[in-house]
Amino acid sequence: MSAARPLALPPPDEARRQAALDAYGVVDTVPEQAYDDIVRLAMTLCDVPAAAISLIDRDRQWFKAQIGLNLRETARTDAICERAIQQPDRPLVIDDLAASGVAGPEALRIGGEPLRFYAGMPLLSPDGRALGTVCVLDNKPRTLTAAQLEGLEVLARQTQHLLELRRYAMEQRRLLSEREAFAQRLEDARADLQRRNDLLQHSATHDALTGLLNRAALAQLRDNPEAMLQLQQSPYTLLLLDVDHFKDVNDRHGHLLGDRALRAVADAVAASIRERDVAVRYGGEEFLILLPDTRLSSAVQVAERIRQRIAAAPLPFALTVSIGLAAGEPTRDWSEQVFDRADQALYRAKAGGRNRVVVDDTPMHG
Ligand SMILES: Nc1nc2c(ncn2[C@@H]2O[C@H](COP(=O)(O)OP(=O)(O)OP(=O)(O)O)[C@@H](O)[C@H]2O)c(=O)[nH]1
Repeated sequence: MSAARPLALPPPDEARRQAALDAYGVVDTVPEQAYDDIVRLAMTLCDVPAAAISLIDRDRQWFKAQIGLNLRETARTDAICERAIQQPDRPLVIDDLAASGVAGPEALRIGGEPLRFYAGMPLLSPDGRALGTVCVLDNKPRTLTAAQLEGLEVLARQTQHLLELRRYAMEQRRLLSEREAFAQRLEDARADLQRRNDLLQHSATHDALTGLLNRAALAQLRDNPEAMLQLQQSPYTLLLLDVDHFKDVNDRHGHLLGDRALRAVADAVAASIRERDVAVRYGGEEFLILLPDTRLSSAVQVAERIRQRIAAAPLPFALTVSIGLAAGEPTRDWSEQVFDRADQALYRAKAGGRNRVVVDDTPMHG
């Protein structure tokens, strides 16, 4: 008996047969009760000491389930099941291997003895590709009855159902994960769009140089009655800040340092106000700061803090600002009147020598 002698040539169209087997993803999986049960039934039905579900995988036969055998797999060249799958439409039955001159795998033993009897019922994919067999084996010659052969055929069909169920479950899992991946991509795209939208919204309402709100944001705020009501619920103060001699800064030190000076002003403002205060770069070197729920006395302290912070800013030249303040009352419209009064105070700060905070002192009526 030569173990290396092929029992039969691989079936024609082997690549498709192998692909059909691969589609089940069953080779090299762990033992499963359902397949073990089929093998046990085959053994009982045929009254033999060994049975297996054998799958022909590339250059080997691998047992998905087996009882009574000493191996989990054999070389394909040794597999009698290889011969069985050459005739997929009927079982291969060899009552006595010794008498028929067919050699089984040499290392395969049943109860310590070599194989003598073999009956294998081919397992087929739905398109007729032979995947392997449900087979029964013995170390003695024997003959199966027609009923036993019929039973073996039923068990092969049940095994095919199990394999189909497995493939269906795999397909469902694949579809599910595809759906999840698609949903994830959709969510990513939505989040990306939201991010871009936020960015767009941010750049539309913020000054690129200083990061403070811009004039468009101020216009949006003034057009939003709810937000305005919120800001004007209690006494508030409006500050107008203008950098002193900024034209000179630009002329002497250049625009780049001029920009740096504007950023230093914005930083000083941002560092001096609360979260709910509103700071706007109103013009080139003009800033508007609205302090809700803040009376003049406290607002003056804020303005002083800003002025001093700017004077102490780490710049290669001295930078000062002038600030005008005006108080707003909840009952009155802030926009024009308060703005004008803050502007007049700012004018007086400039006229008074700059680098100072001036409070509007016009009487509040009319
Ligand atoms: N570097 C820089 N300069 C700006 C920017 N926006 C406006 N400016 C400059 O700011 C200067 C403002 O000058 P003016 O309005 O004459 O006022 P000023 O020189 O600050 O004088 P006073 O306000 O009277 O103290 C102009 O030279 C503008 O070119 C900016 O974004 N960057």
